[in-house]
Amino acid sequence: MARKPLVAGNWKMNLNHLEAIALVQKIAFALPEKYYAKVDVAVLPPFTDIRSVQTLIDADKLSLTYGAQDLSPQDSGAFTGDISGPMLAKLGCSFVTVGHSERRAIHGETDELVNKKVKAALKHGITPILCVGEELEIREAGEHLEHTRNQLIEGLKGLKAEQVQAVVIAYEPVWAIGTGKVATAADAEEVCKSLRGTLSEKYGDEVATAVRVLYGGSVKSGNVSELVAADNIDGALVGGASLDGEEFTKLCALAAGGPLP
Ligand SMILES: O=C[C@H](O)COP(=O)(O)O
Repeated sequence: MARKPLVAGNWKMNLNHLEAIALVQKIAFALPEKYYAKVDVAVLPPFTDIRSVQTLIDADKLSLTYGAQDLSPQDSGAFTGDISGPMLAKLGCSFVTVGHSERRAIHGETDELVNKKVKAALKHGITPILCVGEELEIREAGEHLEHTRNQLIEGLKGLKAEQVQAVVIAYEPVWAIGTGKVATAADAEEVCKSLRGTLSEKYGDEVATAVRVLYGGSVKSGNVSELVAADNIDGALVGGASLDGEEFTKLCALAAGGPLP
C-alpha cells in the first residue's frame, strides 16, 4: 500500500496571526494545486493563529490543512492556560502534535501524559502526530532503537488497532532539532523501520503498512528528497524551514516528487 507523504510545518512559538495569514497566503500562491495529489501539506501554527488560518483556508478553499502543537488531555474545566480537543476540533484542526521533545523537556511531559493526549486527540477526530526521539547521550550509548520503541509503545498504550491506524508517528532525534545536524537518511530510516516493525508486532501488518512515519530534525529543501526516498519515511515534520514560505514550498514540492514549481 502506497502511503501518501505528509509534510507538516511546526511553527513552534513563532508568528502572530497577521504573520500567519501572510505565510499561508505565500504557500498557497507558490504551491500549485497539482502537488496536493502527491503530498499532504499541513501547517501547525500557535493557538492564537488558528482561527485566522482557518478563516483564510476556508474562504479561499485551499488544499492546505492545519492543526495545533499541543492539546489538553481534558475536555474542559479548571485547567488555566490549556486548550482542549473539542476547541481544536471546532476550529477544524486536522492534526495536533503530541509529545514533541520540547514539551517533554521544557514542560516535563511524561509518556503517560502523552498517551492521554493521543487519546484526547483521537476522541475528537483529530489526527495526533505522536513524536518520539532520543537525546544525544542515548544515541551515543547505542540505545536509540529501544528508547524510541518504548516511547511508541507507551504513547499508544490502550489503543485499538483501528485507532493506531489513524495516528501519524514522527521520529525526531533531539540532537537534530534546530541544530542544523540532520540525521543521515540511513540513520533516520533505521529508526523509522524499527518503529514500523514495532507497530507490526503489536498491531499487525495492515496497521504497520498504513501508518505514516515522518522524520523531523533540520529538514530542508536540500535534504528532504533523500529522506523521503527511504522506504519507511513518509514525509517530514519541519520546524525552522517551515517559517520561510519559499523554502517550505520547495520542500513540499520535492516531497511530492518534484519538479520545483
Ligand atoms: O517539529 C519540528 C522539529 O522540532 C524540527 O525542527 P527543525 O526543523 O527546526 O530542526
